[in-house]
Amino acid sequence: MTSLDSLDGIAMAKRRGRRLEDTPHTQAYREMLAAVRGFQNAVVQANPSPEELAQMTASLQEMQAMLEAQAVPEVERWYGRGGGRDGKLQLVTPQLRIDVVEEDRIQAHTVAEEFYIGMNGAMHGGIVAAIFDALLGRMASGAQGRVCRTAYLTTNYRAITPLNERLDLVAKVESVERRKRFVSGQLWHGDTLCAEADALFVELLPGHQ
Ligand SMILES: CCCCCCCCCCCCCCCC(=O)SCCNC(=O)CCNC(=O)[C@H](O)C(C)(C)COP(=O)(O)OP(=O)(O)OC[C@H]1O[C@@H](n2cnc3c(N)ncnc32)[C@H](O)[C@@H]1OP(=O)(O)O
Repeated sequence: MTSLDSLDGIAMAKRRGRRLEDTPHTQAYREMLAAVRGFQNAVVQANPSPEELAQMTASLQEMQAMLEAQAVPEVERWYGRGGGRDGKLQLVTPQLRIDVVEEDRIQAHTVAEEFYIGMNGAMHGGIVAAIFDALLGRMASGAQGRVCRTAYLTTNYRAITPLNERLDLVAKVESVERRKRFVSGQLWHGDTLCAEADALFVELLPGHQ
C-alpha cells in the first residue's frame, strides 16, 4: 500500500472527482472502455465454438497481463473519472447522460445495452438500483461536490425496465437535515414508470473512509 492509497474519503473523492483531462492518451482509454462495453454486450449474446472460445480465452489472458503490468493506485486511476454531462468512465451501469442540473433536481437519460439483462428482455434489478445509486448520489453531491455515502437505498420495481430503449431519469432532493440528504428518483420508459427509489446520503466528515 502506498501513502496515496490511505487518503480519507473526502480527499480521495476530491482527487477522483476531478474531470479527466482530454489528451490523446485519455481519449485512447475512453475508446478502450467503449470497446470493453461492446465486448461485454457480445459476450452475453454469443455461444462461440470450442475453437473460438480457446482462441478468445488466450487473447483475454494476454490482455489481462498487459493491464496488470500497468496497474496504478486508486487515486491515480482514470477509471471512475470523467464526469460532466456524459457521465463517468465506468462499466458498472449503462452510461448515464445528464440533461438538466438544478439545485434540487437532475434530469438524465440512458440506454441499457444487452449486458445489463436480467431475464426475458428486462434489465437486472441490481443494475436498476446501481443506476439510482449513481444518479441520487450525484444529486446529493450537488454543485458543491459534497462527498456523501449511501446510508440506504430502497428501490421499488413497478414495471419491467426494457433494454436498448431510451430511459428517462429524474432525481430530487426531498429534504436536508444536518449531514443527511433524503433524495428520491424515478426511472421512466416513455409514459411508463418502471422504478422509483428513496435514499439517504450522509455527508462524510474528515477522517471518514
Ligand atoms: C448521472 C450520474 C453521473 C455520475 C456523475 C458523478 C457524480 C459523483 C457522485 C457519485 C456519487 C456516488 C455515490 C455512491 C456512493 C456509494 O455507493 S457509497 C457505498 C455504499 N455505502 C456505504 O458503503 C456506506 C457505509 N456506511 C457508512 O460509511 C456510514 O454508516 C455512513 C453512511 C457514512 C454514516 O456514518 P456516519 O458519518 O458516522 O454517520 P452517523 O453519525 O452514524 O449518522 C449521521 C446521521 O445519519 C443517520 N443515519 C446513518 N445511517 C443511517 C441509515 N442507514 N438509516 C437511517 N439513518 C441513518 C444517523 O441516524 C444520524 O442521524 P442524526 O443523528 O444526524 O439525525
